[in-house]
Amino acid sequence: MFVIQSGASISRYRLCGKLRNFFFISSSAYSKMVKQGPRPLVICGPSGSGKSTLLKRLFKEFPETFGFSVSHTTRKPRPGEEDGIHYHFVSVDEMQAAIERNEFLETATFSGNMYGTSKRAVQSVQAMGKVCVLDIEIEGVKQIKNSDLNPLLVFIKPPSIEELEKRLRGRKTETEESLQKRLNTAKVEIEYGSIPGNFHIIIHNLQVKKAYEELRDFVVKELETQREEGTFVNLKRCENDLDSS
Ligand SMILES: Nc1ncnc2c1ncn2[C@@H]1O[C@H](COP(=O)(O)OP(=O)(O)OP(=O)(O)O)[C@@H](O)[C@H]1O
Ligand SMILES: Nc1nc2c(ncn2[C@@H]2O[C@H](COP(=O)(O)O)[C@@H](O)[C@H]2O)c(=O)[nH]1
Repeated sequence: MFVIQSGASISRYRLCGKLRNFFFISSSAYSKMVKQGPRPLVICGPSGSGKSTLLKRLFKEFPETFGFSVSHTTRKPRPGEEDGIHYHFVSVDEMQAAIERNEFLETATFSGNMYGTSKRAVQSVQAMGKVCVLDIEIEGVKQIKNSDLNPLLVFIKPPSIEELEKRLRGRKTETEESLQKRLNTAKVEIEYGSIPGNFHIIIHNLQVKKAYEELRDFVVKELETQREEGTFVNLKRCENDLDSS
């Protein structure tokens, strides 16, 4: 979707390329269209269950389809994480001020840090006509379920708590304290995620390749259905070297 804003004029028109036709539409019509764009994709699962690993593959195979909702967090960046790409890294004061300004669709405290999905994070992906991907924990999922986002809800389930611990330790990103907090929360999350109806699909992440294929097939099928119903979805695949990450 192409977006053109005409500066300060009262009636702002946006040029929108939907179904390869161009229409001039008003802001309110544009908002409606954004709502009618592809459904966002919510990925939830205990810390260490493999959400980022699977999403990395999805973004790699479909480089033009998805856009990541960059959350805010008060946790410190890990080595390799970049501000504005992996998260917006903010202080507690900044986060609280943004909450007071009503900037978030949902917020949660996880393992002693605050996290939140801003309205802007989702809108900026949707304005590009892409499927907005939210990687969030269960308290956030509950809030999103009460919004009008209407997302596809995917739960990533680890084989066991023992295997989760092994994977988290192997990642070498957590202190012992943070690791224990994450493992304690994982039990509650697995319980919630396993209740029928809480998610559209539960993916057991035993082998990455199999889990990825299950995720991809579910998402592609859903997006194809949306496309048949008239929603613009670009499902162009990149065939190169998909197993390498
Ligand atoms: N099926 C799997 N088998 C073995 N190791 C895996 C598997 N899936 C992911 N991992 C590894 O487990 C670790 C945790 O995975 P990942 O970082 O993707 O989890 P996450 O759910 O995104 O965690 P967080 O919520 O903390 O960001 C990583 O080191 C990853 O390489
Ligand atoms: N409710 C929300 N949860 C979020 C958000 N961004 C990330 N998360 C979840 O937090 C945990 C920990 O993430 P980590 O990067 O510190 O390992 C994980 O379950 C994420 O899914 C958010 O905006 N809202």
